[in-house]
Amino acid sequence: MNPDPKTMPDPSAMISVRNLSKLYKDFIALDRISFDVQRGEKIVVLGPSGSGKSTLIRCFNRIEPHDSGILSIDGRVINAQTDLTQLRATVGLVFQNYNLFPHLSVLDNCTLAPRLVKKTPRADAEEMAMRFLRQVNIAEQANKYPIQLSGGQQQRVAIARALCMQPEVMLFDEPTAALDPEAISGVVGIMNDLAQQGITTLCVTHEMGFARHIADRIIFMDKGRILEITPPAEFFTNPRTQRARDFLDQMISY
Ligand SMILES: Nc1ncnc2c1ncn2[C@@H]1O[C@H](COP(=O)(O)OP(=O)(O)OP(=O)(O)O)[C@@H](O)[C@H]1O
Repeated sequence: MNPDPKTMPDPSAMISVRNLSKLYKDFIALDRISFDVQRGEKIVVLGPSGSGKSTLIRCFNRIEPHDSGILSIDGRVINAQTDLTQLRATVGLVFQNYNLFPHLSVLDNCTLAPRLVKKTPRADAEEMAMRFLRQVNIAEQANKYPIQLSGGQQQRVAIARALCMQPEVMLFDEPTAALDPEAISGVVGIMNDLAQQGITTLCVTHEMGFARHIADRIIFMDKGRILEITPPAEFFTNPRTQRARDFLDQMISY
């Protein structure tokens, strides 16, 4: 008998989620979420404030451990036994508040994890870091400390730092929140490059233009559940649910 695709993860998908639930005490933040993402896909997660978007992507590298259901990345099930160092080398997360180490320079922020986790020699780690810092257009700040940078500059360093671990999956929580339009188009370019390299991206955003631009598919969430998974052309012109229509109306009038 074949395994039930409603309960068993798809081993051929880069990300496969089945009935994933997360509780904060008795509050259900994620309620039996299921979806698959193919290698190199760019998924944007949209939804009202408090709908569970950040919680969902935080489950992927176990910053938030899920309570039930199955989450698998590249065919490997993620659970309490998973080696977190290994997992976080595979799954990069760019936080909304950057989370840079304040006592380290930009360059050292980028080289620390490759040197410690992957044992990359310092010179090789620095060469790679400079390459990614150039890609996000911040290489000239390599010797500065985070406090000396603007929010948008720190955001770009956080992206370069995550790329230095050469992850297979990149998670972004509001990557454009602190960026001007020029820098946003830089992030769009980075995400397109990542997709071409086969890196899978999940991105939470409130920026509708950005979402429309980069998403291969939109996941729309409300109250911890997925209401729609659709290509952006369809989601933005003809959403399937009234909740998504109301959400888009609000975003447009705002
Ligand atoms: N550590 C926590 N403890 C208790 N409740 C939490 C915790 N983190 C999140 N929540 C609750 O879980 C729900 C989902 O939060 P989450 O941050 O995932 O939402 P979100 O969709 O990302 O919201 P926003 O768009 O405002 O960032 C919210 O109601 C939030 O208050």
